[in-house]
Amino acid sequence: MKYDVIFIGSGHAAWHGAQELARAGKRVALIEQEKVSGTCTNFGCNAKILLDGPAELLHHLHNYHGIGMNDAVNIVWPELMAYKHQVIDPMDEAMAQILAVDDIDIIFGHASFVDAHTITVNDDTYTADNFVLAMGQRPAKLPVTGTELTHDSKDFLDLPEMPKSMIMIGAGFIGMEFASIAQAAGSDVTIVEYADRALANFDADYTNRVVELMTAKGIKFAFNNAVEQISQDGDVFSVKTAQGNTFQADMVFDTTGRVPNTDDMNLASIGVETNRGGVVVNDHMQTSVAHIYASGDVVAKTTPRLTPTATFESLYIADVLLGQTTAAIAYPAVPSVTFTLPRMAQIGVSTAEAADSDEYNVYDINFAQLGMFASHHDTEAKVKIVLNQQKQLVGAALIGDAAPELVNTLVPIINHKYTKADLNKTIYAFPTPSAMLPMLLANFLA
Ligand SMILES: Cc1cc2nc3c(=O)[nH]c(=O)nc-3n(C[C@H](O)[C@H](O)[C@H](O)COP(=O)(O)OP(=O)(O)OC[C@H]3O[C@@H](n4cnc5c(N)ncnc54)[C@H](O)[C@@H]3O)c2cc1C
Ligand SMILES: NC(=O)c1ccc[n+]([C@@H]2O[C@H](COP(=O)([O-])OP(=O)(O)OC[C@H]3O[C@@H](n4cnc5c(N)ncnc54)[C@H](O)[C@@H]3O)[C@@H](O)[C@H]2O)c1
Repeated sequence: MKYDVIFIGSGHAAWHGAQELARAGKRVALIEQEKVSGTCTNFGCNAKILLDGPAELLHHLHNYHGIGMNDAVNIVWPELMAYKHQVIDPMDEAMAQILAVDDIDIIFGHASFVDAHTITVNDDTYTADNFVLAMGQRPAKLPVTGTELTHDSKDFLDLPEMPKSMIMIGAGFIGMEFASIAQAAGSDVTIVEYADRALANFDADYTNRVVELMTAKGIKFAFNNAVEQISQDGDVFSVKTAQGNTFQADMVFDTTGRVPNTDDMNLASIGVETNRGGVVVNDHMQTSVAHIYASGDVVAKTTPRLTPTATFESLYIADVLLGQTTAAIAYPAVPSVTFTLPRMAQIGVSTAEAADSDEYNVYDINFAQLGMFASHHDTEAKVKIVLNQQKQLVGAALIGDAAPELVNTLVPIINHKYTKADLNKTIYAFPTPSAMLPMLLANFLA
């Protein structure tokens, strides 16, 4: 079978671009070895945020503890898991139906290259003028004794019962977010991390505050501990670290990162360059073989590996293949959120980058103090803004329950270089956190 474009993978790095190409008349196929629409839909963002819902509600109730409410409800995990299956399990088929509307073929199986224009899937051969490598990543497995005893993020998002205790190895996105959910659902959680802090890419003050608040809820942190062995004795699992510490729990999760899916595809033999970070691309998302592009998490890149960046790259590649652009890919400011309780968000130039440069100034906005009435007594809400010498907003770090929505309100302000006059001409619904932030921000802009 011959196609104009074949995407390997069917996640966000693939299907958005596939739709654009198919709607422009191209013959398009997606190859998928697991579930249609990939990690975010089936084993990542969507399932995670659904399971986080009741934990977030409990957290909001806690904001009113002692000033009008008590925490009187509990999470019933098996019911919540049944609800997750009800909502998430049909999503891959629903996505397949949406893709069928544009006559996009979905071929199930593992794709591997025969030559630079041909792949095999289940012994069938397919050719295309262009390919897009969109294979994503899979959970990392620590190279230590007993690694087979650990579970991964997929297992967590499918837990039929919440274990009484668990260990997260790694205080990154997944370890921190899942710890927040598990603690709210009644599990005794320990996080073992080899660095001296959590979430290295987020503002250090805000991350430390999140760690303090998680600790106050009962989550235990062991920083500066590199895991070197996992063992089992009956129902008890032990995690030993190079520093001589041992931690015990009913279940251990390896949340030490993700690795690109570039194996068993003959990429090297057709000349596609890869490294530990994934598939190497130029500034047009082209691999070392000009007609083969790469998109999303599988790309070796410094841009955050997130659903919206995968979507952006997929749409950009479609534009290139349709001849609608010859320009290099240019990312707008990328917002990123960690769904801990409380939340944190980050966009554009970070506070750490700003501290190292004369080009930027950082200002604190004590959002809680001024916006408490609008933000459900969120005493933790704070924002640090990064301005350039022209007093334009170029970045921000946020902490607080409204951080995920608030960071989105900053997207147009950064991308379109809004001035104070632009904000003054804008009307927002009030009283809301998203009206308070631009109102406070206007004081700092040119
Ligand atoms: C637990 C978790 C929570 C997350 N939460 C968030 C969040 O809140 N916000 C956010 O923005 N991002 C989040 N992410 C990250 C987000 O899921 C990814 O950035 C996004 O899914 C990347 O999309 P992709 O299309 O590049 O890869 P994927 O969605 O991983 O899709 C790749 C697909 O390719 C298939 N594949 C691989 N190799 C082959 C092959 N040889 N042949 C055929 N098929 C193949 C795989 O089966 C997979 O379905 C989360 C990730 C995880 C794991
Ligand atoms: N909210 C979101 O946007 C979101 C949520 C979940 C996942 N994701 C995506 O998934 C990716 C993977 O997330 P992740 O949390 O698995 O990885 P991560 O890279 O964010 O964090 C891994 C952590 O494990 C630690 N670690 C590594 N080896 C260790 C060892 N031997 N002992 C102890 N600690 C060790 C690292 O220092 C790091 O802090 C993210 O980078 C992101 O792209 C995004």
